[in-house]
Amino acid sequence: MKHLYKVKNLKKTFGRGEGKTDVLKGIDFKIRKGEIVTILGPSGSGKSTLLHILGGLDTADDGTVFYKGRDITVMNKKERMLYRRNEVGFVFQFYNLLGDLTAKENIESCAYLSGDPMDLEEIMETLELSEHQNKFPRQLSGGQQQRVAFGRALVKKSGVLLCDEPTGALDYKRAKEILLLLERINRTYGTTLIIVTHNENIKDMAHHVIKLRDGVIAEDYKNRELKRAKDINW
Ligand SMILES: Nc1ncnc2c1ncn2[C@@H]1O[C@H](COP(=O)(O)OP(=O)(O)OP(=O)(O)O)[C@@H](O)[C@H]1O
Repeated sequence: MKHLYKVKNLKKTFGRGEGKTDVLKGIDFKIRKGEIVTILGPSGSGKSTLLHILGGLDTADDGTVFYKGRDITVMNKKERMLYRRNEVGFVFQFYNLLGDLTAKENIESCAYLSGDPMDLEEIMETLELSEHQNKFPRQLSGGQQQRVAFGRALVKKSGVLLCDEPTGALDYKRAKEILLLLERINRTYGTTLIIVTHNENIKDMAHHVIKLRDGVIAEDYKNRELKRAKDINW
């Protein structure tokens, strides 16, 4: 399977009449398995809308989105729910951790979603959470909380991680830690990463860069040489 996603003529409009906004106006692209992809573009250009459709959180008005050869735009609610549950890991800005569960239990509670989850010890180690595993979210730093959120997304062996502004609310040091973590996840597990961001610098560590402008693709290219996450500065 060369391409994980094949998107064709994707369209999405919000509202009607005078309040109508054509957010995606016919978008085409392909994403290969194992790629780090950044989706860039000005505020309001449709980045999050696109990410939500790729993740089965929202539906398209027109066009097709093939994931591993299956068109997710024709799935019914139940099929979409299974697609989200079995295939996609979400890392959005609000970490959605369960306050009454420890770091480890937060991750464990997502493991049951998969018949073949990742080894919990391994994931705690990869995310450098081993020594914090018995702490509750309120006892963790922002960066540690976000690593738990990554753990929740990863433990079910998602084929793809969708990240909406993963460094958005973080200071430089923490944002850098997240970039290192994203790189490690991609290299260790071969996970495809689709990252919506305002941080243009992240594009240098991505295999594939997609830029949206006014609901169409303004640029779509592959980087010949990748920067390592440690060398991304801003
Ligand atoms: N549920 C909704 N109902 C109506 N309009 C919406 C809805 N979701 C998004 N929009 C509109 O669609 C447009 C694109 O929004 P989207 O969040 O996809 O942009 P974005 O590129 O991610 O922006 P930002 O960088 O500011 O997060 C915006 O004009 C937004 O107001």
